[in-house]
Amino acid sequence: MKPAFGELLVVPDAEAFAEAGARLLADAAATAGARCVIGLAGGSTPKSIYQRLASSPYHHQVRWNALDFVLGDERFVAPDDPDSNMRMIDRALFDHVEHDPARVHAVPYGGLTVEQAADRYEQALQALYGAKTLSPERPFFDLCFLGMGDDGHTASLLPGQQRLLEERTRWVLPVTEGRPEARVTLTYPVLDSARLVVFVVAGSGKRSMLDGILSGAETSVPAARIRPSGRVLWLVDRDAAGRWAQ
Ligand SMILES: O=C1O[C@H](COP(=O)(O)O)[C@@H](O)[C@H](O)[C@H]1O
Repeated sequence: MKPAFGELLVVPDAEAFAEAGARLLADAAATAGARCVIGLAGGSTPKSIYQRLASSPYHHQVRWNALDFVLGDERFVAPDDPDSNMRMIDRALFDHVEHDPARVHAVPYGGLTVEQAADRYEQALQALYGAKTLSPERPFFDLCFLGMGDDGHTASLLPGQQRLLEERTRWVLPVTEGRPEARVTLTYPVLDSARLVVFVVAGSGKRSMLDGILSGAETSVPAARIRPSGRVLWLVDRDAAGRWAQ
């Protein structure tokens, strides 16, 4: 079966999932030019990939200092809050590899409103890109990992939030409805500016939504609306894949 969009890679178990994700990052880093920007997903699914990257051979094989890392979304909570996406990524990966902290672009927090944090983060990403307008010939991301919630959200683009889903100018927006805590998310224009988007999807709880998106029956949820200038790859474990594992 062929997915409605993108390519599908189904892996048999958790170990193969982590290895495949780590390999994709290592390959993107090895083949990129002087500048390489990696988008990082939060939540729980990519944690095993980050942990794999922090171990042999990736922890010394990847030129961590030469890469820029951009968080796709963040819960607007203190950096040491268990819900912080950056905290999860630090503990799984950056606490264990030699990297340049200035190249890990996290959503600012202290002393800011969520609107100010989104503005500052957007300015930081535009400075990294070197322009305020994205050019189709020069994608922002070399590789962008995205998660998918069982409701079809991706990053913090939430179902039914038209203001977020229809944004075409801003790169970053505050999210003040739909979740108990405020959030900051990248928008479609910047998420779609990618050579490769890798959706990481695992577990039987995601099966029904994933099936809807891959079959083309589900077109309106946020994850189904990602259309990067480059490729989309669905990295999926057998539990999430269901009938797509055949
Ligand atoms: O809230 C979020 O959810 C999605 C999916 O998370 P998961 O725990 O189901 O993998 C995640 O991609 C996003 O970064 C996060 O803020």
